[in-house]
Amino acid sequence: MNMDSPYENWDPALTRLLTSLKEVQSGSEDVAFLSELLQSKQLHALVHVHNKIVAKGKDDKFYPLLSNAMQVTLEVFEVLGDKTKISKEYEELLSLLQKPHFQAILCTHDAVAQKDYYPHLPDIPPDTDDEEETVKIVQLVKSDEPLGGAQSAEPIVGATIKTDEETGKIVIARVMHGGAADRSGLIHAGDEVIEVNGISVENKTPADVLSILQNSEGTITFKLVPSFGKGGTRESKVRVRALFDYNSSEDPYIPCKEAGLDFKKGDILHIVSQDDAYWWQARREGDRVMRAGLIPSRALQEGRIIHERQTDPQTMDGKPALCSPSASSSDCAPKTPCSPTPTATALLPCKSIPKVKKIIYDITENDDFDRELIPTYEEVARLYPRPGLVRPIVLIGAPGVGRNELRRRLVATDPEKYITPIPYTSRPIKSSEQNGKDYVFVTREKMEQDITDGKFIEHGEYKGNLYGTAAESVETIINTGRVCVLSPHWQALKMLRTPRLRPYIVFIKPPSLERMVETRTAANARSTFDKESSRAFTEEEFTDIIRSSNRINFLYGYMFDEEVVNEDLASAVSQLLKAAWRVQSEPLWVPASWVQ
Ligand SMILES: Nc1ncnc2c1ncn2[C@@H]1O[C@H](COP(=O)(O)OP(=O)(O)OP(=O)(O)O)[C@@H](O)[C@H]1O
Repeated sequence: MNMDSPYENWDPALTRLLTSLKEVQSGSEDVAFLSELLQSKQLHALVHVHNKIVAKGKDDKFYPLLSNAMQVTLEVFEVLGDKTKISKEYEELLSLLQKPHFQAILCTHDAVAQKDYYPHLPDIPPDTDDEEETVKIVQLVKSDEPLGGAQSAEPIVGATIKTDEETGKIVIARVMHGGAADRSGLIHAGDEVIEVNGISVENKTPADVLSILQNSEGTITFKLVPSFGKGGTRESKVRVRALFDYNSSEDPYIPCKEAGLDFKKGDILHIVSQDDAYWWQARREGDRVMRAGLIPSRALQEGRIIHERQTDPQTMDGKPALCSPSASSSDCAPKTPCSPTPTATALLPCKSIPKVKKIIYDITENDDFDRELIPTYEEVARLYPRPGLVRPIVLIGAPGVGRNELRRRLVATDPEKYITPIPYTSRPIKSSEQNGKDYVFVTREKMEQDITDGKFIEHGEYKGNLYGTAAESVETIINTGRVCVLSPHWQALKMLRTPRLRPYIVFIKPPSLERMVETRTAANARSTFDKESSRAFTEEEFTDIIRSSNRINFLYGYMFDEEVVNEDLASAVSQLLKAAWRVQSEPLWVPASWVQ
């Protein structure tokens, strides 16, 4: 190329394209546009970066070590949260990490690591020449992970195999996202395995193939017949909050136990693939492991819960109705799996295993039971803190557990910042009172009408007078940029948990009965069960607090952002202050609809 060329140091491929475009000389607008684009500095810079990545990535070492840098940042936040008072360096790091630009870089890194950039292209129809079969040879380095008697290829190369029901051939059942097979981008679900390390797998069982894999050292060479149209490795972006506990080792239906991902209620899961109707692939948000694991899909889990409710309506704690174990239910096993389907009827032939836990509530308290809710997964997204976004802090708990005491103490730490709305009442004003100070006084008719119109987030009646908190009072506080602190009755939760208010809900839990008696007696606590006289709690009332606390947690636990045990008042308040700090400074998971 001529040294005087304006394209000096430009990408040769782009330069060639530009030169040939000049030869077209059509004068059309499209060609002019394309020519301008090809000469743009930005495009050339991008191509330059791309070439560098490709050059570096040739040795297969250029892949991300983790795909959750943002999560790591949050962990750093947590560690630093306690230490900002100690050193200026900590404070500086914290402010750096909180910068939106820095967080944007980390988010971009994670998106790239999760391959969240592939365009969706239509499947290319196979060139159907029956005589000719395309074969691909793929070499993977065997992972160092212990095999531990595993019955699957998953711990070795990040894929599972099975015998195809129709053809009887060994096929790749599933490629686990982030595993060695997925990172290679060369092995896909449905690919037919012909040879492993030069050994033909014809007439072999998956177990035979696994033993070949287990006995091989170093690299493993697969000869595969590719399946067409199944090569997409794009990860989904969906994050969900798990509303139930899952233990794959107790699940006889999981197609491959070694590939299962265990989680606890409340864990945030990144659903990387929903390709299979019954078994999704997911990673636990915050885990540094790139390889995804199998979890029951929403449909499968709903089917299990419905089936469980039908067979035992009193057990409604969302525990999976697991069926009797079957050795055939495996990706790795040659027989047909006992496929659970999302419909309850299809699950009927299966026998329920004994339940680990059964919670039966007083029938009289079941009146408000949320029967429609099938607790599987709740789609969530991160809500990033920004100026003007102030989330109310809601203290929820059993009556008598200490919500109001904690609210008062939290507000007292900084009355300029934390505000409780002034309640409304229909009772007559006393001469010593000022309207709008302790209460907003309104007529009973007006208050009844407003309650009917849904203008109150909570209300109740005491001695023939109505009391309540108006939604408008909460919104006014939010609009002034201060933190609204509420301690409503737990039945107000559903009205409060809206995209408009976006509350941060803290569940106030009682300590053990023994510790509750000790702490309350020492503090001369007054029973809230007796409005007529001031007296101590009875032992029965303490038991009642624990019982109703379990029930509230059981019914609404999925809505709680955090739990605080109200044992020692000072440490409970300090936990609340930390929570308040997190709410104003950290991106937190909220229902996805709150972010759109
Ligand atoms: N951790 C604690 N240690 C000792 N006493 C406590 C503690 N928490 C609350 N108390 C006392 O227990 C009593 C009841 O607390 P509080 O009024 O806050 O309960 P509540 O949850 O608001 O109940 P209700 O909704 O029925 O009014 C009060 O006398 C309070 O000072």
